[in-house]
Amino acid sequence: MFTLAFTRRYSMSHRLLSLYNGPCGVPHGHNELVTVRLQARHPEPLDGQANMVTPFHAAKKRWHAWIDERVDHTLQLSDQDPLLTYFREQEPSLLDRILVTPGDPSTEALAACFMAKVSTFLAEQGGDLRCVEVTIEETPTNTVTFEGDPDLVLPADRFPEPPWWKRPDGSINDL
Ligand SMILES: Nc1nc2c(c(=O)[nH]1)N=C([C@H](O)[C@H](O)COP(=O)(O)OP(=O)(O)OP(=O)(O)O)CN2
Repeated sequence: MFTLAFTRRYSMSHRLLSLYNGPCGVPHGHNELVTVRLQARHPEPLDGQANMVTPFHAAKKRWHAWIDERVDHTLQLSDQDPLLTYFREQEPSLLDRILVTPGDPSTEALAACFMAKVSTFLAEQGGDLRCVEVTIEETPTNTVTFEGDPDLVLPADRFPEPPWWKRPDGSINDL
């Protein structure tokens, strides 16, 4: 079984309300790396010609476009963060650049949302590939890996169905 792994870098900022009295309670930024690991849904032997699961470009193009165009340089907030009220009332033009997670935008929540999102893209591309693991390096010393079903770990009851992470589009929130 082959695994194709693709890594992309993006800048982001967030704050964690659960750590309000510490340094993570104020908005701060990271340059993060996300790696998705993809496998063929129906693995086959190499064909003796191209010898590829699928060309790299075809496998990663849509995902990397979303990371580059929609995730890079976002502010990431909990759906319960009062800063959302500020942006709604004072700077609505920036709402499109705010990625909203159900609860704090921890690296765990982001990894599960990313797993769901990349899976929607792969399904739309025909479903020949599936994502088996998402890894986010938040800092050089902190990394989170997610594998499995994001539905089982993401509390989506405060979001419309389907929430942004389950739609194969550019969305990063449901504001
Ligand atoms: N389980 C989690 N814990 C924490 C998360 C998280 O996403 N999941 N995030 C943070 C903050 O974002 C913080 O900015 C990063 O963590 P921290 O350990 O403070 O990072 P450092 O670079 O300071 O790490 P050191 O190697 O200890 O210097 C906090 N917790």
